[in-house]
Amino acid sequence: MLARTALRTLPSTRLFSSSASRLTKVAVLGAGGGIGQPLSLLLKSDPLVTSLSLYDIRGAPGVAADVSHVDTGSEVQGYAADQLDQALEGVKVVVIPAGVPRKPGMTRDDLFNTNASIVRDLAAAIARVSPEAHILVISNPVNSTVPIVAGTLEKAGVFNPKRLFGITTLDVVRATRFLAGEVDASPSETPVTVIGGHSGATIVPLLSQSSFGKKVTGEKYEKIVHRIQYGGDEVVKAKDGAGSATLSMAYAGAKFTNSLLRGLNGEKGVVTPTFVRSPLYEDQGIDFFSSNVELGPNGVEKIHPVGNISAEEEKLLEACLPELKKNIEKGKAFVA
Ligand SMILES: NC(=O)C1=CN([C@@H]2O[C@H](COP(=O)(O)OP(=O)(O)OC[C@H]3O[C@@H](n4cnc5c(N)ncnc54)[C@H](O)[C@@H]3O)[C@@H](O)[C@H]2O)C=CC1
Ligand SMILES: O=C([O-])CC(=O)C(=O)O
Repeated sequence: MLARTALRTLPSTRLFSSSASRLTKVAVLGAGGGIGQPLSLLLKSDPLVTSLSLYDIRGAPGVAADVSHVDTGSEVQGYAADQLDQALEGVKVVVIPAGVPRKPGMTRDDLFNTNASIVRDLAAAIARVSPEAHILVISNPVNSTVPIVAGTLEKAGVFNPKRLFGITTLDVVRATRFLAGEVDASPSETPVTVIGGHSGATIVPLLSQSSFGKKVTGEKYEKIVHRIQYGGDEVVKAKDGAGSATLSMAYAGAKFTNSLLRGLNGEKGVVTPTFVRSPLYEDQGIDFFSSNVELGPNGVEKIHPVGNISAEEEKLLEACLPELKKNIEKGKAFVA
């Protein structure tokens, strides 16, 4: 009881919050990978996850055996390459970090040729076995893989835009952390809304909407925006050929999953940016966009407008939209 009360009163940058409980089975597809392993561990620690289903084309049973010894309430089952359908049975939420990561010198779009078909095939299996599941896409390029999942579900006649999410939480986590460092405050005081998509110029941080962020101007502003947009490159470079962000991504993925589960459980006011089917720029032919989204019992409850933004942010958005449109169209063309 004490632990529960304590959990509720932690500041908003904490990883987990638990306000209600319901039976929730979560699957991780790509659970043997750099993101999949720590993500599985973090989900095992989330009190809102009651059952974990771990799938990969290699290594998931081993990860499951390991993680299953952690002394939290959830059950864990691992599935081998030929057991995808079993892994998806009865799942409420599917998180997808399957696919190849970048090496130095590559863009996220360079991953398209490999990851597009991986994501399409996993989406086809979800459509067949667990069509009601909420799908959280981590695999890059997110700006294209989310439309691929949507198109695949649409073809199968089971697409529900309220249940498909591109995970842009790492951009929010980075923006929040970098701003806290810049203004010497606690990250709990410096949450930043990040809109657009998830790659370079399509990542648009709205620092003007933060009381701390709007004080950052001039060269410092240019630098922090660049660091938020290209934070992924910083990690790719430092890992020097060994991949891209895995630990911070696992944290971000677990954080978003917990937000979704809280919304599904009926908690009110759970709002976070995520890349969803969105009406905000539909008139410009851009039908997927990340902005603040309220999560609720059906998944997407309400898509918030972008709100007031500065002249600099208007410019960032102008640079974002055409590139985002191209990325979305590339994903759609792949499944057409
Ligand atoms: N959305 C975001 O903010 C971020 C996305 N990413 C992306 O996440 C993806 C995974 O990254 P890492 O975990 O570092 O890569 P990794 O190579 O360490 O792991 C990927 C895993 O996917 C598995 N896999 C491949 N094909 C599969 C299939 N058909 N079904 C199930 N599993 C399959 C592999 O066996 C491997 O275990 C990459 O595309 C990366 O770019 C990475 C960081 C942040
Ligand atoms: O940079 C990458 O390729 C991985 C990623 O999406 C990120 O770290 O934001």
